[in-house]
Amino acid sequence: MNDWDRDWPAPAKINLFLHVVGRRADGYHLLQTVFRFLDFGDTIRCEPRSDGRIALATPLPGVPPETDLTVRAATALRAATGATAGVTLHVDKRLPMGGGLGGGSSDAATTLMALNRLWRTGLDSSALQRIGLGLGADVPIFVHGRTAFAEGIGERFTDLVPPPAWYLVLVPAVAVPTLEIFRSAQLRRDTPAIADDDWRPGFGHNDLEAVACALYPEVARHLDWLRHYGEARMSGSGACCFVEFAREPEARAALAALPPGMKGFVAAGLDRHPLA
Ligand SMILES: C[C@@](CO)(OP(=O)(O)O)[C@H](O)COP(=O)(O)OP(=O)(O)OC[C@H]1O[C@@H](n2ccc(N)nc2=O)[C@H](O)[C@@H]1O
Ligand SMILES: Nc1ncnc2c1ncn2[C@@H]1O[C@H](COP(=O)(O)OP(=O)(O)O)[C@@H](O)[C@H]1O
Repeated sequence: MNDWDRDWPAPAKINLFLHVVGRRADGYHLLQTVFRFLDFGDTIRCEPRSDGRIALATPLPGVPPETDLTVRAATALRAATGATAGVTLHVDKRLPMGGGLGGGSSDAATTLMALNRLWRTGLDSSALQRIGLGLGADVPIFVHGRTAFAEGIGERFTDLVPPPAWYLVLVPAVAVPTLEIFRSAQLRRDTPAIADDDWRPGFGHNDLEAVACALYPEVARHLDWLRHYGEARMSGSGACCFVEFAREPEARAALAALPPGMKGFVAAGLDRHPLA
């Protein structure tokens, strides 16, 4: 199949733990986290166009097309390389917005990787990661493409391979703006840093969880329900929460027991991005 005809995967990520260990002079928070990809996500199709425009066939509610992270990624790639080709982007959106699953960031990363191949702009992974960081702190991990312990604002990676696992991910019916959580006066910003090789499965907590639960009681309600099955965590700045299972049938049984009014999905943890 021609690369122009294919669907390009943009998987979700979860943060297996997320500690805020400090703050930079510019206000950005210094984090320690483990990013893991899930075999669940959006897909993107790129359609060539001859008029040199970057267009979006699938605008999202409340997001002006020129601010959509896919359009911004295509625009940034052209600016960095001098490419002049046009494209129409089609995004099949399955990931919730403001969900803490990195949906917009993953769409941006996949757009960068897909167009870098389709336009033959020849940038390497670190150049694409630098462009990605300009679009959002979560974009570089998707370009990096391997499960990793991350530091800085989430752009310095040490690869690791956690044991195989399945996740029940709950999607509360609220969108949590990342900025609202990071600017909260209640946020703890002083968790002691660990060494990159000190992480073990199950280690840590999510420092953003308490703030998100206080502002969005639906997040707390979903976490409480998940705690019947194990150590439940929120991903990123929320709203999505997850619990880990060693095997798929247990995860599916828990999903089947979800009460009316709660939504979720089951996904396997991946060690690599499908495009890596
Ligand atoms: C919290 C995390 C954890 O993986 O994920 P999400 O829940 O958003 O998926 C990320 O750090 C989010 O990354 P991303 O969603 O790309 O955030 P950005 O657009 O870069 O930042 C939104 C705003 O949050 C604040 N911000 C973001 C990242 C960071 N390390 N410190 C911050 O203080 C900044 O004020 C910034 O303006
Ligand atoms: N392609 C996109 N997909 C999702 N959100 C987008 C996209 N482009 C821009 N956005 C904006 O980015 C915000 C955060 O999106 P998203 O990455 O899905 O959240 P989170 O990182 O919390 O999971 C959305 O609320 C939306 O306003």
